[in-house]
Amino acid sequence: MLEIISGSSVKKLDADFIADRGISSHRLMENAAQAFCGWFEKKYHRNDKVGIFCGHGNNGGDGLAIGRLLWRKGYDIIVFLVGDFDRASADCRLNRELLPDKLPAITMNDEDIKHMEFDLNVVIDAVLGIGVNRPLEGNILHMITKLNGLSEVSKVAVDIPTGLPSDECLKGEAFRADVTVSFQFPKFSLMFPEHAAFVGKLHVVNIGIDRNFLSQFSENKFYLQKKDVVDRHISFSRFSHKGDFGRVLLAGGSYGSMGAIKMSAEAALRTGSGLAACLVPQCGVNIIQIALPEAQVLSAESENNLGKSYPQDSLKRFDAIGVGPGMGTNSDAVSFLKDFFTRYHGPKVIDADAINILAKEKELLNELDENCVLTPHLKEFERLVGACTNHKERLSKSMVFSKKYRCIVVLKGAHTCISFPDGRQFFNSTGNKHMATGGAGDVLTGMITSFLGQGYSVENATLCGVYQHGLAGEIASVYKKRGTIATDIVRAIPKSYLVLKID
Ligand SMILES: NC(=O)C1=CN([C@@H]2O[C@H](COP(=O)(O)OP(=O)(O)OC[C@H]3O[C@@H](n4cnc5c(N)ncnc54)[C@H](O)[C@@H]3O)[C@@H](O)[C@H]2O)[C@@H](O)CC1
Ligand SMILES: Nc1ncnc2c1ncn2[C@@H]1O[C@H](COP(=O)(O)OP(=O)(O)O)[C@@H](O)[C@H]1O
Ligand SMILES: [K+]
Repeated sequence: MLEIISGSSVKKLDADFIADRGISSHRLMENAAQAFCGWFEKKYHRNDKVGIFCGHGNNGGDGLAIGRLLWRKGYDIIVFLVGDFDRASADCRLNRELLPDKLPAITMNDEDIKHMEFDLNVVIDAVLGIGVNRPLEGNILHMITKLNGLSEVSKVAVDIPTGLPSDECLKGEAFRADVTVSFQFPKFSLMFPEHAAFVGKLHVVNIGIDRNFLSQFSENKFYLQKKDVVDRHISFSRFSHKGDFGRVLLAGGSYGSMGAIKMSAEAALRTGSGLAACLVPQCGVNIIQIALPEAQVLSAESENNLGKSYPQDSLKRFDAIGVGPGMGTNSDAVSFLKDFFTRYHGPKVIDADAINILAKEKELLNELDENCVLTPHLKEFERLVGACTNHKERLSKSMVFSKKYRCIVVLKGAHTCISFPDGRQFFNSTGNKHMATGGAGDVLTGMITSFLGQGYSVENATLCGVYQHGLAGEIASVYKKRGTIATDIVRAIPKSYLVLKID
């Protein structure tokens, strides 16, 4: 698993790695530059006019090395030096000396920054990296503001956009990248939604520091990638029958919100459940039977919301239950949830209105079973724990919540964060903005519930569910883009298995 390490530990990590491997720091910088160029060559054409803006630290050193390597490969490169090069780091200095004489390198003073017109197709930002220790000001601020104002230019940040602190929320301005190419692991602050406009798309390149080495610096934060989930899947045999694939129940729905539970159940079936049933109020029975003939339907006695009277004895038939989508929060729904918590202690996913009820009826939190999975989006989470001033605070509160109630918290959004009671946090790498559409969360509930029902451990069900849900969203939106809707994500689940090569 790929560790996410704080910026303050990176210096020590680099130093230890260099000592351990007997290589020079220059070699490591060269590896980083080569890894960047490997990515760059796949994206940009040699006709592009590329400006590389370099500072005087090691990020600038990376930029200078990138300039040299791309120039040698025939790219049209201009290097702009921004910063105090009398104080340049040793590797930055060395890479400046290594610049070929014919490669144009222009030192930028404040007047140049004000007046220079840039004729570029691509801007590479290597002014500051994780060494930033104060808000941008002066020369650098003017340069970054000017670069941010350039239109029709592709903007790429090296390691981290200039100005963005690696582990904190941004104060002031930063480079607004279209793509950030981060070295070895994504820096923590690249996971914060506040920084979306600065990070752009995120790409991580390997610079040769192996995972075992990184794990010595573990801070219990991980970036969840394909290789982390593939082996967590259960294989089924040729003789498997539908019982092996699990029976799951999705409980929720209310008058006007029946689609939510239908989508959860359909997602569970598409994820492979042997049997999916819906528990809905009376008004939902016909709807579900018509909309999803593959699902069984259990009905509560009440007309419009789930209530206290429902087929309670049936609960024990199910290997896992997802509760909450479309359920409503009125008194009937509250009494249903209270009763449900006392009766069902198997694997379960608690989502949407079930979370909203927990937020209103805090004493119910004490009824949460160990290892249940809660899947709040940011607003639902804040209803649960109170307002947060920024994402860093939210992440830390989700860890506290997970430890306190011994449950798994799936804090949804871009880079969904999964917190486990033992202190680990996983940040998802799949998904995109086209998943920000009504019902996408209901699909996730169905998927995690399905994996739980198939016999996955709660850890594996959650990690596989979150990763594959994002993957299905990516597949669904390839052509549909912002026209993607939640049922498209459901329909893309089978293809996500093909991508993962799991049958
Ligand atoms: N393992 C890794 O992750 C590697 C990291 N490398 C690169 O090294 C970078 C870190 O290098 P450094 O530690 O030299 O840090 P930077 O390159 O970010 O620059 C630090 C310098 O900028 C100054 N500075 C900080 N904030 C400033 C501000 N707001 N305005 C003006 N000056 C400011 C500091 O006083 C210091 O002199 C990484 O981001 C990455 O690009 C690579 O070279 C190799 C390996
Ligand atoms: N910008 C984004 N990038 C990646 N995933 C996203 C993004 N926006 C939303 N998602 C995912 O889509 C789902 C939305 O869930 P949620 O907000 O509960 O929707 P709903 O309540 O409508 O079902 C979550 O799993 C979330 O992680
Ligand atoms: K940078």
